[in-house]
Parts: sequence; structure tokens; C-alpha cells
Amino acid sequence: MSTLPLFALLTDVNVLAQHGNPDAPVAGLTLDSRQAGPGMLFCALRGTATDGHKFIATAVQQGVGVVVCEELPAELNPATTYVLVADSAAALGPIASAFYGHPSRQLQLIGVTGTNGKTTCATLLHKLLRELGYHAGLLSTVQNQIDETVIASTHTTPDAIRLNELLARMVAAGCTHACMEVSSHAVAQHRVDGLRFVGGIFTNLTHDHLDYHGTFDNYLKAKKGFFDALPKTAFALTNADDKRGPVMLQNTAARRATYSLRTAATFRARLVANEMHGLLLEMDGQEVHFRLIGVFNAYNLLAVYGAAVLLGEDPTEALTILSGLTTAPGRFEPVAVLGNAIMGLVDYAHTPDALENVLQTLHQTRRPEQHIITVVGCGGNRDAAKRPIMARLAAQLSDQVILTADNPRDEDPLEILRQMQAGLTPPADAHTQLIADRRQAIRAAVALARPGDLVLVAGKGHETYQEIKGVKSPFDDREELRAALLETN
Ligand SMILES: CC(=O)N[C@H]1[C@@H](OP(=O)(O)OP(=O)(O)OC[C@H]2O[C@@H](n3ccc(=O)[nH]c3=O)[C@H](O)[C@@H]2O)O[C@H](CO)[C@@H](O)[C@@H]1O[C@H](C)C(=O)N[C@@H](C)C(=O)N[C@H](CCC(=O)O)C(=O)O
Ligand SMILES: Nc1ncnc2c1ncn2[C@@H]1O[C@H](COP(=O)(O)OP(=O)(O)OP(=O)(O)O)[C@@H](O)[C@H]1O
Ligand SMILES: N[C@H](CCC[C@H](N)C(=O)O)C(=O)O
Ligand SMILES: [Mg+2]
Repeated sequence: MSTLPLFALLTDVNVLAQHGNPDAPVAGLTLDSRQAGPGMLFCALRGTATDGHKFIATAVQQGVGVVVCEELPAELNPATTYVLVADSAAALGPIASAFYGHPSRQLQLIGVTGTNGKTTCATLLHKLLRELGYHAGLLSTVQNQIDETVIASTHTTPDAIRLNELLARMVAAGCTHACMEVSSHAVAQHRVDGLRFVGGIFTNLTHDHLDYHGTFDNYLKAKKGFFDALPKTAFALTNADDKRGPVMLQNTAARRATYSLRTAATFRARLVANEMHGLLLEMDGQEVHFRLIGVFNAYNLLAVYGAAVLLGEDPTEALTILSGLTTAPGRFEPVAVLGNAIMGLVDYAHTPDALENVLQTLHQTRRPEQHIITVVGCGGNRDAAKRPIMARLAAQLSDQVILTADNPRDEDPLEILRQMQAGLTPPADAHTQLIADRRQAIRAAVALARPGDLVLVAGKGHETYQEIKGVKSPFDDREELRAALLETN
């Protein structure tokens, strides 16, 4: 087993005190005592449910050689080295980066942050770089990729250890570029600390995750923290049309650039046509057709185009490739069945803004006689404040709505539905139903549809499971919708 001496991992860490052997060999890293083993470094993190410091003794019993912590245990094991730091989470990024040979420094690493559009932008940029001929990696909510090899994803942004391990695998596979999503949780939990980015993209900021961040201001600060940490060699590309776009770049050392559909900006686009089969945009003076649908995707496309140009790619070549790209899985994904004229759509809209955008897009592009039937829910153990807002938006912008379960996790599915229902005002009640079982809800929506109508199943997109009471069972909106459409054929 190859090891590295501890001191080599602490170069970028502010160590307050150290007990034991500074050259202790480190064979692996973990932040979870349940994964701890001989010769490993255990980093004790203060979490949301518990405190990793409680598990130091267990980790030591399991043979870890090094413990990184914010508070030393009362009794120290003479065979273990203890490293005291002010913030373990902030120390872990640089430690993981050093352990895996600073992979981010060997890649052109681009991070995308914002409430909505991260997966779409990161995936489009990855596809674009691949078509330009580069070996490139992707870290996203849907999946991680090394070129075309898929590695399952558990988080939008993995923890610092897994993140650096994946980046190192990309470097080993010959990748020159990597595109990744940077979630607000990741910034707040220092998952990306110690990485060297060559560019950052901001999409937008609207309501989400207030359960975790407490206030909108904290949520904004988490996103802004990513840009504050960018080096001056990087670019920072923001959405000038978003109210919070400019503030993101306020304190960044990076080269600033903007994109806009409405105002003067480094990268400009004009909407020529927004239709069910795609967008026609004038981008940087050239009129181009794109296969993605909806004005919100015009922003994603423009951001990716801007990033490609800032990376030094040829603008015309970038536009030509972008024009042929399809979107990320489960994002405005059509589900059609031969012989059935009902138009099915699966989308990952799980925030009020995303749901409104998708429904507005359907309004802007549908024929007048087409009805919109929406199936939507809200996740359990997540921001409850968005529940009534999402139900109200769904009811306002659809002809029929079915409220249903979306990963209720540890919560009572019916209670989540009641909280959603509280957002409805009387006339909306008449065209809204509650069907907790998502399969039944999708079937009921299809049964309500007439030929030509639109059935939108929102909130789960690419997900292939439904999590109820801690148990994940296979469930895929696309398969369920397809099965329901086949049944009514
Ligand atoms: C709320 C949140 O972000 N939780 C993440 C956090 O866990 P936590 O703070 O709850 O950890 P904890 O259970 O309190 O434990 C504290 C520490 O003790 C350790 N421990 C715990 C028990 C034990 O026996 N031994 C032990 O060592 C844990 O490993 C941990 O290091 O740190 C863990 C390790 O990095 C993450 O896996 C976990 O993600 C959970 C599963 C999660 O659901 N996260 C979601 C909310 C999330 O991060 N989402 C964002 C995307 C949001 C978006 O895209 O909009 C993401 O980036 O994926
Ligand atoms: N630029 C955008 N502005 C607003 N809404 C968008 C935008 N792009 C996508 N959406 C909507 O948000 C949904 C989620 O998009 P996407 O997966 O790209 O976002 P994300 O930021 O990665 O989300 P998550 O935080 O869950 O990782 C899409 O299915 C679509 O409904
Ligand atoms: N990244 C988001 C995704 C929510 C998707 C929705 N289907 C849910 O499970 O709540 C989160 O973890 O809050
Ligand atoms: Mg995502």
C-alpha cells in the first residue's frame, strides 16, 4: 500500500498544535469512523446530525494513524498522531488535494453555481469540450463522468475526499478539463476548499435550501463564497439579468465577465423564437438554432458559450457544436409513445423558480387548445417553505394539477401534501387533486389528458428511486409516464 508522510499533506493547512509523529505514514483519508481502517487519517467534522469528534475513539480503535480535529480528546493514544486545527472541514480540502497529488492543478477545472441550471450548464460544457476533442471529466447531480465512462453520483458536489479522488482519476485517464457543479452546501461545508479553478459560472439565485442556510442572505453568501475564493488567473462569469448576478463578483479577484439577454454584457444573446422544437437565438451576432427549449435554457446556452470563449475556444466552432447538443437527462425530457398523441414531459423542476420557468415555457410554446396537466410534489426533510409556493404556481399555470409524493424521506407524505395544498387559493382547488402514490398520480394525469395535451411530471427528472422512510425503491418518472401512455393507447 502506498503512503504519504503526514507533513506533506499539511502544507496548506493552518495547524494549531500537533501531538505525535509528524512523518506518520498516511494510507488513506476518511471523514467517517465507519470507514476508518489501519494507517488512515480520520478527519472529525461537526455535522448537522452529529459531531465527528464523538467518533475519534472508535476511529483510533480501528487503527487510524492520524486524527485531524478541532478539539483534542481527553486521552491521547501514544500510537496516534493528533492534528489540531480551527476548522476541520476547511482543513480537509487542502489535505485531500495534497493526498491525491493536487489533481485540480493539472486540469482546467470549471465550477458552476446557482440555484437552477448547474447540471444543465456543467453537462453542456462537458459535451462541448468532448466534441471539441478534449478528454474531459464531469461531476454532476445526475452522474459523474470520465470522458464517456459513467460513475454513479451521490451528491451534486461530493465531499472533499471523494472529489479529489475523482479528479485524480480524471488526470490519470488523461483528462485536460473538468466541469463540476458547486452546490451551496458544498461551499458552506468547505467541500471545494483547496481546489484550483480556472473559471466559475453563476446561473441564478432564487428560493431553495432555506432549511439548511437559515436565511436567503446566508444562502447568497454561500454562493458568493465560491467567487470570493477564485484566483486572479480564473474567469468569473455571471448572469447580468439576475438580481444577484453582479453581487456574486463584488469581491472576486478573478477576471470578470457577464452574459445577458436584456442588457449590455460581455456575451449577449437575443431571443428570436422560442418553440416546442427548440430555440432560435442571435448569439454574439450570429443567428443559431438550438435543440434546447425555453428562455431559461437560452441563459444556460449563453453561459456555456461564454465559458468556452473565455477558455480560449473558437466562438464559431463553439456555437456550431452547441447548436447540435441535447440537454441533460431528465431536464425537459420528452416522453412519447407511438400512436398516443399525448405529449409527456419529465423535468427536474424542484424549486418554485424552476417550476414557474418550465410551466411558462409550456404556455409560451403550446397551441391554444393544448391543456397542461402537471404532476408535482416536494421533497421531505428539505425546505418546507417552498411547498405552498410550488403548489400555487402549479395551479396557476396548469389546467389540472395532481399533487403527489417526491422523496418524502422521513416525513409523512400526506402532511407534505397538506402543506403544499395550503398555498392554493379557492378557484385553484377545483382543478387540483392529491394522490400521494406517485405511480397512481402519473396514471391519473394521463387519464385526464386528451390527445394533444401536455402532461408534465416535475421534480424528479433523472432520479431512478423514490425514498420513503429511509428506503429507496426503484422509481423512474420517465418509465412510469411511458407505461401510463402505453396503457391509454
Ligand atoms: C445536510 C448535509 O449536507 N449533510 C452532509 C453532511 O452530513 P452531516 O453534516 O449530516 O453529517 P452527520 O451525520 O452530522 O455526521 C457528522 C460527521 O460525523 C461522521 N460520523 C457519523 C457517524 C458515525 O458513526 N461516525 C462518523 O464518523 C460523519 O461521517 C460526518 O463526517 O456531510 C456528509 C459527508 O460529506 C454528507 O454525505 C451529507 O450529505 C447528506 C447525505 C445530504 O443529503 N446532503 C444534501 C442536502 C446535499 O449536500 N445536497 C447538495 C445539493 C443541493 C442542491 O443541488 O441543490 C449536494 O451537493 O449534493
Ligand atoms: N437557468 C435556469 N433558470 C431557471 N430554471 C432553470 C434553469 N436551468 C434549468 N432550470 C430548471 O431547473 C431544473 C433543474 O435544472 P438543473 O438540474 O440544471 O439545475 P441544478 O442547479 O443542477 O439543480 P440541483 O440544485 O438539484 O443540482 C430544470 O429541470 C429546469 O426546470
Ligand atoms: N439537490 C436537491 C434535489 C431535490 C430533488 C427532489 N426530487 C427531492 O428529492 O427533494 C436536494 O437535494 O434538495
Ligand atoms: Mg444539479
